[in-house]
Amino acid sequence: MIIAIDGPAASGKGTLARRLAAYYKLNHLDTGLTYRAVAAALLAKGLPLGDEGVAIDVARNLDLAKMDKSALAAHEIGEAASRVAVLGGLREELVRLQQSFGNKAPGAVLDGRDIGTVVCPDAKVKLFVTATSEARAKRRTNEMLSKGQEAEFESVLDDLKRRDARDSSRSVAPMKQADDAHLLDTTEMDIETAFQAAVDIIDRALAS
Ligand SMILES: Nc1ncnc2c1ncn2[C@@H]1O[C@H](COP(=O)(O)OP(=O)(O)OP(=O)(O)O)[C@@H](O)[C@H]1O
Ligand SMILES: Nc1ccn([C@@H]2O[C@H](COP(=O)(O)O)[C@@H](O)[C@H]2O)c(=O)n1
Repeated sequence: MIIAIDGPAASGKGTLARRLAAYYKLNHLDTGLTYRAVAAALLAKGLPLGDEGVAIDVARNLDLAKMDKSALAAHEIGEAASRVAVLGGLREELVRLQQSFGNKAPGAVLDGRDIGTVVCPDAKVKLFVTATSEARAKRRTNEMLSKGQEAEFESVLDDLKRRDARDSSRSVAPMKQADDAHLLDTTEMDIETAFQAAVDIIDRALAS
């Protein structure tokens, strides 16, 4: 079984995907990490983010099991990831990798921007998780402050808006809600309430 979760930056889709994977005993892949890993490699080599040849090379050698979430978590890497994510050839490589992860038993929860539309269009259940830009910026600011990083609400808000605009307007696989995805707006929900709402949606879909 595949559960597809998409949504804008800091909407809580990763938190939800991890918990749902544990609850339904499925594998989990945060596909954003694959774009972050490619961006981080380009930055480390001092290469332009538009260098598709090198980006594809990095993608071909990417070991999903070795992606280090905490090393890739930096705000700047998220921004760089969104800039490499416009490269069509790179996306083809990463989508292949993500699909083969999803095809392994017992199935998986994948979260990203194009899971329901491109990576797993036949997923059993699709969720599009969102929240207002302000709620998301507040969550991300608090997250950064709690890790001892500097964060200023207005600047985090501007960054999220810019990244969402780039992700939803690119010509290849733009972020969007799949026609058959369930919308889950978590603006007024805490993590536990959002998880219970997601389980309700999924259980109803599995029973139908
Ligand atoms: N419903 C919620 N209420 C309050 N805080 C939340 C909620 N869901 C997630 N969070 C917190 O918001 C922050 C962002 O969540 P998370 O990393 O899951 O988002 P994301 O959509 O995966 O982000 P990204 O696209 O940047 O990977 C985390 O600190 C998380 O603990
Ligand atoms: N399926 C996906 C996942 C991610 N991206 C791009 O990567 C950036 C970073 O993603 P995070 O989820 O870790 O924040 C994101 O802004 C997208 O540009 C993607 O295109 N498709």
